Amino acid sequence: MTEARKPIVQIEKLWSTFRAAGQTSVIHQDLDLTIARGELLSIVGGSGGGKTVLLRQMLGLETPTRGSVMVQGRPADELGRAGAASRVGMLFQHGALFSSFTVLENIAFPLRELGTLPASLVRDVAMVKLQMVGLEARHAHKMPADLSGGMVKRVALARALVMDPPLLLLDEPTAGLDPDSADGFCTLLQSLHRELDLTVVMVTHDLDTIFELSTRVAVVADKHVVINAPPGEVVAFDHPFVQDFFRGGRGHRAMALLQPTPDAV
Ligand SMILES: Nc1ncnc2c1ncn2[C@@H]1O[C@H](COP(=O)(O)OP(=O)(O)OP(=O)(O)O)[C@@H](O)[C@H]1O
Repeated sequence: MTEARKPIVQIEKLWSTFRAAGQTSVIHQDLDLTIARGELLSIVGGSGGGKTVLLRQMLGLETPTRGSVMVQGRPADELGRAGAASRVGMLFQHGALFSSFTVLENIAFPLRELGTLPASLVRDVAMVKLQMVGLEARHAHKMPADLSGGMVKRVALARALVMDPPLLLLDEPTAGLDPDSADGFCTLLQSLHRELDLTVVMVTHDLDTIFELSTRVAVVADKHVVINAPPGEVVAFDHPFVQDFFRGGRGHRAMALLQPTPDAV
């Protein structure tokens, strides 16, 4: 298999268990998930179903109880935090910026930590990333407290991409944004996915985001991935969670995005 066709993420027979208050809870049981390069995959599932844990395992922050989580052909937890930013960029749901750093210092942080590049180059790279996420240079020296919610997300995205990772993980990227900011953020993600040849894996409950962006959708239910397929196939899948999630009132509105418009026919 050529490098380009190898999956970027391969999760096999994954078990995740946690022990709390004398009880063991099984979150994932024999979960398999393969993600090909270039996909924009949305992961959906019920609350507490282990979607964030899955992202943390891909990032190498958590080690599976059993089974394997491979990213670019290597165990995800092999590098842990150190060096992970060049392989995987992560936008955490509550990924606050460092409040005492400027926008530019926040974006530059992973590169500065690496300590291999001169300060002037680090600044230049951070400035390029700032513009890449649609923010003007005049915002570079602002403090996070002076930014809107949408701008904070964009700065966090620039920081996640500062080392040009081939894989970007996003946990609820549009949560807490007003509809216009959420739309703008989706458009940005779509163009970065295309232009940077990124593989994007996103956990979201937002049906508009799912249908606008996803090339595939993976549904986590019953402790494993019950389907991983293009959105049109997923909505037709006969599973109680899937039917409930996609076929409710909100689902019908969002599914209209899958239908061709009269002009397009
Ligand atoms: N380090 C941990 N120790 C103990 N329990 C944990 C730990 N991390 C996660 N859990 C538990 O694992 C379960 C899955 O959590 P996770 O945050 O991945 O769910 P989720 O699918 O992302 O949910 P939501 O959609 O509500 O954000 C939860 O019950 C959570 O409390």
